[in-house]
Amino acid sequence: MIRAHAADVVRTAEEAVAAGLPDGLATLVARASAALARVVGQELRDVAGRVYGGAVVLLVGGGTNGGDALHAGALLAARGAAVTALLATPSAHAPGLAALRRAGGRVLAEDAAAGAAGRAAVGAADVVVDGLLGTGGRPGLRGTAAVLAGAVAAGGARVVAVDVPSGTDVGTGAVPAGPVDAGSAPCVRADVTVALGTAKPTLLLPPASALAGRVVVAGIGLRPDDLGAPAVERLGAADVAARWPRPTGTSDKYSRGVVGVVAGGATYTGAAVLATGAATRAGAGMVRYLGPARPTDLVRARWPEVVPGPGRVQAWVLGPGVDPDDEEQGDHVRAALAEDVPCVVDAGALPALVTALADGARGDGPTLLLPHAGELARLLGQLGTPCGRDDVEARPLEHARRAADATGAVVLLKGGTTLVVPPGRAGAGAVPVRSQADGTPWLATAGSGDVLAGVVGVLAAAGLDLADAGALGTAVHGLAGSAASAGGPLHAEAVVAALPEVLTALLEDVPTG
Ligand SMILES: NC(=O)C1=CN([C@@H]2O[C@H](COP(=O)(O)OP(=O)(O)OC[C@H]3O[C@@H](n4cnc5c(N)ncnc54)[C@H](O)[C@@H]3O)[C@@H](O)[C@H]2O)[C@@H](O)CC1
Ligand SMILES: Nc1ncnc2c1ncn2[C@@H]1O[C@H](COP(=O)(O)OP(=O)(O)O)[C@@H](O)[C@H]1O
Ligand SMILES: [K+]
Repeated sequence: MIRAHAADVVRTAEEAVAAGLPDGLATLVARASAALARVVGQELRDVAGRVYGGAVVLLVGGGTNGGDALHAGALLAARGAAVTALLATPSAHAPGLAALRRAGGRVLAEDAAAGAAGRAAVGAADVVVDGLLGTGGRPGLRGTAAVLAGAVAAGGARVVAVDVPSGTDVGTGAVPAGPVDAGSAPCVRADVTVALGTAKPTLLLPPASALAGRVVVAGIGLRPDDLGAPAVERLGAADVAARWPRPTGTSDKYSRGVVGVVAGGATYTGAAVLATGAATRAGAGMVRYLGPARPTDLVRARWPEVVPGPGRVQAWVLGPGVDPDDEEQGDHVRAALAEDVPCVVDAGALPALVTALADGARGDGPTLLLPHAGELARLLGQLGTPCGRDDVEARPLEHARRAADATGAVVLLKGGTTLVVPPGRAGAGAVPVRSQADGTPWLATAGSGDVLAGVVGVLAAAGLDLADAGALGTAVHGLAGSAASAGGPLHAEAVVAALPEVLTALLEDVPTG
């Protein structure tokens, strides 16, 4: 599990710990820079074969983030690395500068750093340490910082970011607009980010999360009680396994959960086969399918265990491959939405959900929406706050939250990184935003979302909170996609086929709760 806390929460937690330390914040900076130096040392060994003689360039802003970089540079210089600090501001963290100079490191003041000497140093670096901005940074690099980030983007060095990739919006994960070239860049792209104390939201939230690289969380002694609930979290395999529902000796198919699926139609028959197949392969107690004769016949031929026709269910999956103009399927969707059971609403059923909410025709159960960026933009338009797909992709959390707040539903926004956003603000007792990135870009293929809907439906029918159902389903869908791909193309049916083995491997060796 990676947990991310907002900058102000982290600052308060740092101050609380520092108040009990003789050297206060300086001790936390020392812990942070020691952890940073360890990671940079590993990267140096990887790139240059050893630390001694390796070329390290520090990009240093005016705050404590730059101080962390300078102190880490001092530790590496003491181990024989050739360390050069490039200052992006007229002044930098004084104790850090003194430590680096004492250890034999070189310091280039802002003018030299921004010119040929700085470019040459970046060009010769094995590893660049980004200490331009941390949690005190405003998004968007300017001036010398932007020039240095541009030189790094044009070069070939391994980049280790201190705490966050500088220039990204720490709280929202937004990435400032601007050209990235040798002359300038609005933010840094890192290969590794060393998060100090806890991760920050920008490391888990798209689009900035793509600039963080591998995230290493380094403990600096912050207390969990001071940090409280995270703003964003990412479940790991063990977290998914621990929460995945398992049958017991007294389970039967009904107690495990019956999933009802309204998917496909006379034209789009594949979605019906994929969604019901995913639900059976992900371990539903039973799957019911509602639809016209043709997809019903195809589903029965492919999955004999699926039960056609109406009946009681513990959760509905509505909308994969459903044409919003299909009257027969529209009737099934509306009737299902009116029931007091959890509904997982995808694709063609999203407009019907908005209508049902406006008409007071949604039953009492909780609702989970599964839009991709284009569908979320259309949904927000229907809810009276129109926007484009580009707006959703630039600020996905903001838009998913807007839809969650307007509908009262949990919103699962699909993409390379999928966000699961519950309605209401984060706070005591609130479920954090979840961010999962377990899949492969090969999952961007037709029918892949139909498989996700089936998997999530199983968890909803088993009685999981829908925010958990969304995150767990996304994680397993991603893992099954990776297994089906093995680095090459996949088709949606192969993701269905991979589900049982992926789940078996995941659930192995994890004690039942
Ligand atoms: N406070 C603590 O106890 C600890 C802090 N740590 C480090 O300290 C960082 C936070 O340090 P600071 O609060 O000094 O913040 P930063 O290091 O992010 O720097 C903020 C400074 O940069 C300026 N600035 C902000 N946005 C800018 C922009 N877009 N362009 C140019 N200048 C800009 C601000 O005016 C301010 O002077 C953390 O990210 C972490 O790296 C760690 O050492 C752990 C302990
Ligand atoms: N670049 C990507 N990397 C990883 N997963 C992706 C990527 N793009 C899309 N996906 C995943 O693939 C699925 C696509 O779903 P969707 O867009 O609904 O497709 P369809 O409607 O064709 O089934 C989602 O689960 C999404 O998260
Ligand atoms: K940084």
